[in-house]
Amino acid sequence: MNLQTRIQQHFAASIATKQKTLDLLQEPILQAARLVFDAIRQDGKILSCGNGGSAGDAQHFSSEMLNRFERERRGLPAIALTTDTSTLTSIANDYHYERVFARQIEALGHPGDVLLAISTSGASANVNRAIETAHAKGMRVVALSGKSGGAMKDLLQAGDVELRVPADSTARIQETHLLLIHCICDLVDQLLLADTP
Ligand SMILES: O=C(CO)[C@@H](O)[C@H](O)[C@H](O)[C@H](O)COP(=O)(O)O
Ligand SMILES: [Zn+2]
Repeated sequence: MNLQTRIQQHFAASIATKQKTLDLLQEPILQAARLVFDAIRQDGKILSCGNGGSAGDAQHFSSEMLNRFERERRGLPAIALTTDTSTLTSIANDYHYERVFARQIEALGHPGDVLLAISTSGASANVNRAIETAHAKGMRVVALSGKSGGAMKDLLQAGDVELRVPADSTARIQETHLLLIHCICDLVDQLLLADTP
């Protein structure tokens, strides 16, 4: 096995996935950023969730909102629902793992807030329950997914934005999700700058 060839294949596949995603999703990426920006401008907040690598992405996003992305600005309201192990373990223990995000949204979500729901397969039940609960709370959803879109794609409603990466490899989808998140952060900063008197 030539390990150097494998490295080259990983890079080539990642670059190709990102190019395909750009070709397919430029307009929905802009819509997602506008949804996030509009929520913030109207004093809403962004809740984010996902499992495994996508939990890391949910936290990556919220930290860039709460602290900052690339330019100096005020901190923006965002909460990753993946970080409080006391809350996560008690909900999973007392109810079901499916409810770990949904129950937090029941408590924290308000109309006008946005849920950033991240799943490479669109099949994670706890993320999909979170989407249903967000809708019940009057929130809109930005869904980062991949593969076939899974059950997640059928839960989305008018006013939500689906960013489905056209790939089947979990790793390639995750790499592209991070790029999408950075695009959204940058566009939100640009929109905020343009909105500042
Ligand atoms: O990071 C990886 C694989 O690259 C894993 O931790 C992965 O995120 C986990 O298997 C997740 O449970 C997958 O969930 P999902 O993306 O299908 O919703
Ligand atoms: Zn991973």
